[in-house]
Amino acid sequence: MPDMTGKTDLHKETSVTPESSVTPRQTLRISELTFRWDRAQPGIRYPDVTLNSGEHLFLRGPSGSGKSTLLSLMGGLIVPDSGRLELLGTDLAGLTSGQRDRFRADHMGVIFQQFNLVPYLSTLDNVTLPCRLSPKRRARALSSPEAEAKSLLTALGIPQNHWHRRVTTLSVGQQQRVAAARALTGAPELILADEPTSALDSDNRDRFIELLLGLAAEKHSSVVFVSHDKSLAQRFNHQLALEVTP
Ligand SMILES: Nc1ncnc2c1ncn2[C@@H]1O[C@H](COP(=O)(O)OP(=O)(O)OP(=O)(O)O)[C@@H](O)[C@H]1O
Repeated sequence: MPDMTGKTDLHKETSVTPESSVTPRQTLRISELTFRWDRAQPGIRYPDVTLNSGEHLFLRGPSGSGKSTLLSLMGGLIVPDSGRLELLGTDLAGLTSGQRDRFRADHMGVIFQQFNLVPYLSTLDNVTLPCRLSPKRRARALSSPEAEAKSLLTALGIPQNHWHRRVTTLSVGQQQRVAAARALTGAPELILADEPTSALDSDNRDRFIELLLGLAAEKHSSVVFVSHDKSLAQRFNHQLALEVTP
């Protein structure tokens, strides 16, 4: 069982046994990270976190505690005021904004509340998009981006007669699974999921998380999953509980 207080549990993976000469590959490492949106507000100070390849992290905390801000920092959309955030050993703050865009396309899949699917594209074209934007993702896809997209859509239960339809004709729950397929395609090292289950009932939510974590494990992708719902925490290797800065 994970430690329900979160913070101590996050450090357990750093305790590699002395005999071990192999350090697991680190997907994410955060140390002494702070960020402030504007000078009138107190800064947000984040606990240190290390996430190894294939591990998943549940990120929770009350509204305004900085969960979405942390995902934006991980996604390289904003850069920290101080401290370090390394992804796959790269300090994102040391990259130009164009390099961060490329890094995101090559190494990250994102599932947001609004799914951010391209409304005028078909279901299949939405899922193959990351491989069209990133040669690295394309190289990691199964035999072809289309074959991988079909395999993921099948695993996620999207009927074949929906694959060539405009994605906006699918139900909300189906669009959410298409967003998950798109995030997983080309086996990115990190998947960022921001409240992706907020619109689902508890059965569909549980099934979605099971599928997401199962498919991520197959692809050795790490997952950072944000939710208000504490009851989901036990499914994840690690959890981080944020608090609102006074
Ligand atoms: N674009 C922005 N400009 C200015 N301040 C912002 C911006 N986004 C977030 N903030 C502020 O940063 C703090 C953390 O917000 P954030 O959205 O990261 O919290 P959250 O934990 O994701 O909240 P919620 O659960 O409500 O989505 C809040 O005080 C918020 O007002």
